[in-house]
Amino acid sequence: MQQLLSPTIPYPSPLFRITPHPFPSKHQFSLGDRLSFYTPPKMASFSGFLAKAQMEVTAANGIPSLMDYVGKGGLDVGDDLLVLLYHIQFACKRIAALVASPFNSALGKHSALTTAAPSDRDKPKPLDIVANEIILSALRNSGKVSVMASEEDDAPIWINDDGPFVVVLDPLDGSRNIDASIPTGTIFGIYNRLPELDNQPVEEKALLNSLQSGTKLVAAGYVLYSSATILCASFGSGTHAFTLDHSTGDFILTHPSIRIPPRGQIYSVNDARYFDWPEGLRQYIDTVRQGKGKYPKKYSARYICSLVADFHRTLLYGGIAMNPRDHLRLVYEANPLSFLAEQAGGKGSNGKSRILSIQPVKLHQRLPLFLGSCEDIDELESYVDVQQKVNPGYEV
Ligand SMILES: O=P(O)(O)OC[C@H]1O[C@](O)(COP(=O)(O)O)[C@@H](O)[C@@H]1O
Repeated sequence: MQQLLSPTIPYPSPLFRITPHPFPSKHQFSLGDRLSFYTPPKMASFSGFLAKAQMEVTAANGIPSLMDYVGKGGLDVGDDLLVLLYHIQFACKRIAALVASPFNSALGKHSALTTAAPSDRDKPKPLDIVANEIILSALRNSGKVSVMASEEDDAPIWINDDGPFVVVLDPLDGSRNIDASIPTGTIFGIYNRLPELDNQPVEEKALLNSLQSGTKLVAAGYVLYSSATILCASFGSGTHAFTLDHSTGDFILTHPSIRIPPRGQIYSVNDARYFDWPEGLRQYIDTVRQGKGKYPKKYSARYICSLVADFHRTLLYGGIAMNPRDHLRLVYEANPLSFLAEQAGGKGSNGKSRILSIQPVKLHQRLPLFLGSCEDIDELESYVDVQQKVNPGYEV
């Protein structure tokens, strides 16, 4: 038992699997369905099976699951995107289990069961690296992805010439919070592969496909790993959130067609940076916290320092989630979250203009980010000088 629980067990080990079976391959999925993919039923067509499965699930509990909601009879995002989404949500369930596991790298380190120092070879990998590997494996298995660009990798990874989609992602944002079990999240954006680049060298087409403007996003989403695991996504027709039901393993529709309140009463920022802020931003925050802004109520501050969690709260309650310095990444964070904000009736801004209209020029490009309620973002932008230029590289 002692040996079984030792953190020297390499990642990912059988102990860390949340499912008793290996990751489903694209072949399994094309025959089966999320309801019973471990023992795939023999069905003539994917669509036929899915339609039948949808009827069963919906009749069983009256609440659609993620796959019901986006499949035929629902948003009908198309079979290719449906298969890709299936694999992404499966990967995120594995990440959710890892983040919550007593055997993850952070908690294991402090465990009383740590008797011997693990050798370098056996040392558990940081969870953001493990999360990256889990998602890469899921995207490969989907058969639907040509290139993956991840915040964790220096360059995009070319996966499959025929994959219709390009996926950009931050596999585990807020990972600095993990040691304290504070919420973290996965962020992803999905573009169509650009066929006009097909004959370019691999490195070039991988990069240019990944540098598409946010206006070209086909879908985007995040998964919040918190007291509940929530997958929130948009396919260009509203923003919808699904909560993981641990009893069935399904993401269940809990927040259809989210609308960000046009005005909130919460600002979310690391205000220890106050003295590095430009005058406009200081004035804005001073004004709203005193209740002297256009909305005559005193604002409250909430800052988790975990982008997905801060954004999720803003999506539901309104207000602004911001990071005014060049820190968050346009491709992996700002674009997908701005897409979700806009689809929910809110805004994503760099303090001067719309995020989605910025053409990325570098894969890891950073920028100031302001997300939230339309009226709050408009008011903030009216202070003009809100982008923090002083960026000394903070230690904490
Ligand atoms: O240090 P700051 O400026 O408060 O930044 C915090 C932000 O950085 C993040 O931790 C992301 O940083 P990384 O991309 O370096 O992981 C966000 O989750 C969080 O919102």
